[in-house]
Amino acid sequence: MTTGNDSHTPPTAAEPQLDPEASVIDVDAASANAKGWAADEEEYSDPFDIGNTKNASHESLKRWREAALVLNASRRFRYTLDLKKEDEKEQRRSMIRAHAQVIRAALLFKLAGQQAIVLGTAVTPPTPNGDYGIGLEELASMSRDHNISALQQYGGVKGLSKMLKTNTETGIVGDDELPQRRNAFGSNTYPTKKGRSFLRFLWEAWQDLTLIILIIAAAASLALGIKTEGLDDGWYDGGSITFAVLLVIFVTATSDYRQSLQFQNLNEEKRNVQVEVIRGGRRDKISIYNIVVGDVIPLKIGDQVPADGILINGHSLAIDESSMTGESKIVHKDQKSPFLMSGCKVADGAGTMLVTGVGINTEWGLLMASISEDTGEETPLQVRLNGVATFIGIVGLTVALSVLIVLLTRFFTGNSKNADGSVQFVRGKTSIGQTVDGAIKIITAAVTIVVVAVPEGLPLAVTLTLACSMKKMMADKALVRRLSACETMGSATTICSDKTGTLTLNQMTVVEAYVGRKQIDPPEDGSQLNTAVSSLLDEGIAQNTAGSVFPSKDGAGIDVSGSPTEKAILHWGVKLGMKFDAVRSESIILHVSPFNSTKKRAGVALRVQTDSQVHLHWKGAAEVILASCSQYMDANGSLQSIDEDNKVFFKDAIETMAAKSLRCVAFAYRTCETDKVPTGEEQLEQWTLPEDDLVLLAIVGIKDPCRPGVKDAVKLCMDAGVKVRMVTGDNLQTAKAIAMECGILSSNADNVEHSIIEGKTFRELSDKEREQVAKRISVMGRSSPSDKLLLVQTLRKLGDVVAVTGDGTNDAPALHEV
Ligand SMILES: Nc1ncnc2c1ncn2[C@@H]1O[C@H](COP(=O)(O)OP(=O)(O)OP(=O)(O)O)[C@@H](O)[C@H]1O
Ligand SMILES: [Ca+2]
Repeated sequence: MTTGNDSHTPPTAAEPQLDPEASVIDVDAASANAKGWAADEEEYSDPFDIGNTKNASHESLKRWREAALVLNASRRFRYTLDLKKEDEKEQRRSMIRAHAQVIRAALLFKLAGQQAIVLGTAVTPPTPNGDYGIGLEELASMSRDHNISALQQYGGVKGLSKMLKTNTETGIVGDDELPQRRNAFGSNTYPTKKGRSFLRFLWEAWQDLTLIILIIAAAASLALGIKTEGLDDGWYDGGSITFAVLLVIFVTATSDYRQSLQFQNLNEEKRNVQVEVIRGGRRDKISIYNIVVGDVIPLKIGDQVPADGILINGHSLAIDESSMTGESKIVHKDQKSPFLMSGCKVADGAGTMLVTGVGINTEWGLLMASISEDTGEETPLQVRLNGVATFIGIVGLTVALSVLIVLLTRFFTGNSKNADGSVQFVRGKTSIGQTVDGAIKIITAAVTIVVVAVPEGLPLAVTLTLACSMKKMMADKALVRRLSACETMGSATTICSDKTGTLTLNQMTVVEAYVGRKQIDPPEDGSQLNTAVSSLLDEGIAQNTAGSVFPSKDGAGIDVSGSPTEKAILHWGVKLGMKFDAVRSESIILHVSPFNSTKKRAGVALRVQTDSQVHLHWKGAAEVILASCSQYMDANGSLQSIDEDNKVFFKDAIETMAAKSLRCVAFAYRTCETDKVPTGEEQLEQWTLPEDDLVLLAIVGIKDPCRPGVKDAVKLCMDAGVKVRMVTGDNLQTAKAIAMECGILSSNADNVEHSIIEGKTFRELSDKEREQVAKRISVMGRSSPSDKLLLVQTLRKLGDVVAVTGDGTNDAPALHEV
């Protein structure tokens, strides 16, 4: 047996990056929420302290590690090896990056050479590729090099879309063309590395110190048994040990193998995300694998860029390219830097892109194809138990050896006697046969000690138990990407849950509406509105949205896309009588300020055909919008100022709706003199839309029912001593009402001070106060993503093991922290 030096990095290489005590946790909450791409490999696989017993466990782990390092590094410490694998991944990534740079340099070199030869003919017309005006290699090299001048040569996005026979507005028309595109430019898949075979697992399973000891013991036992008792009876002992060893090897290998298969499936599922695509003017959800070159894809905050592409248009679009470039830098994308790389994440804003590269032709595809996702890491518990097993094995071996030496010495020095008192061994007198028999008896005793002492079943039992619990959790629709998560989750003392989509169904409908001071009942009754109001409202709903309304596939009804909140609002608009396409064609969008969780509002500036002035529409969290309003438009279409009295009225209206657990969204608008609007495209892009002096149009209350069973789940957690806290972006009153509904707050009585807090209040506390308050918080409302993070950090500082659930966009920072 080797000491495994070759298979273990010297600690110095792996340690500075990750705390050796850190376990790697990664739970994608309920799989319903698990947006595969959002929960991507790099995102959440962060170190996680188990409790705060830093030094003690650090020391003990170190000891085990040292012991195991000498004994059997390859199997015992696959866990530590995993750190090395992270390293390898990073190395491979930088290798690919370097590769791309080299190719790029070579290409530039070549191009320079060509240009030197044919001076003046810099424009190399693209070579047609089948039906398309441009070839795969040209597209790929343009994306790879972010070659903006090439893009200009091809006529920008518009020219490129013509070459690719697509439309930047409506996308590809007709499905019959898709195979042809796949032929010409490839499909958005990449070959994944094959998992290890069963034989490989078998081979690994026997390379275990305890098992090796047992195998030797079995051989010795067999030999001794046959020697003393003959072939017929002598094999029993050795045979049964062999059987046990084979059984352990087989069961370990099978369990590991099945786990790896399961993980492969899960990974497959995780990668197969549904993305929105615009085809034939409709927005469809398709599998990421079905994206082809020429597709037009809408992007919004939180999405992962599904393929390489070029920006068609975007508003404050910012991309986090850290997964590709390694630097954590948010890059703004506009017409000057329009190249989007597959695998990066949209950090802010919204936009649409034209796909120019898919699958293996993208850097991401190369990367994914070169990394095999190996999941054979061991959990901290396994590592420790394996350590214990090895340790006990060593002790057993030592004891057996000492016994052997002592007994043999006694035997040969004539100190051991038979039952009748006669000395067993007398030099010169005892025959050779008797001597051998005597020695064999002693050796057999030693072997027995070894067999009894080696706890070969211990690590196996742990593996099986964990595999079992994982299976159970899968049945409960919880996707556990790392086995160690089961364990760490077990020690969680508090859960910070978001509201929307986790505690509630995320199926929203507008159930109450105020236009001016008038409550519209039922909320979809448009006849109660004056045309002036309703046309402004329609304009606001149709243009100030990240969603879209389009005819459904069968042509009979309509389909609505967008976030659940957007969908609810658009549905409401349609029921009020809004004609989406007609309204949208009446005005031109000058600038958009997309919704995000920090601002909690979205705005748009419109040039309207029928008005010389520019219209600005805002919609967002009701009290935020209300605070910037100075007037309101009543249901008859006349403007009224918002005095104290009116302010109280609107605040009351919001509070009443919120108390009924409704999410409140307000709509407001104002006009803006044309000369105040920036002219140049660039200046427009930089424009901060004015948001004072608004005219309130409407306030709606959106219902999002609690998930059935949430109350029981919360109770279960509470009974198990796990504190559940709700951290939401929604209004405090709404949050409180939902918290009551699902049992996080039991009654008004137990609302101790600070158990309900607003994100802003929490943010503004001093560190010390925050620590005092944090433990008491049950509901945090109107929180920004950074508030969620702050709470998690504070709780962890106080020694809690925190689990965070969320749907990924505004919860990402907090999730990341865990
Ligand atoms: N598309 C939208 N346009 C305008 N306002 C919105 C939009 N979506 C949500 N809002 C407003 O922003 C508020 C909070 O949104 P935020 O994204 O921070 O929370 P969430 O993720 O929906 O909730 P949770 O944090 O519980 O998951 C909502 O209460 C609503 O008033
Ligand atoms: Ca959320």
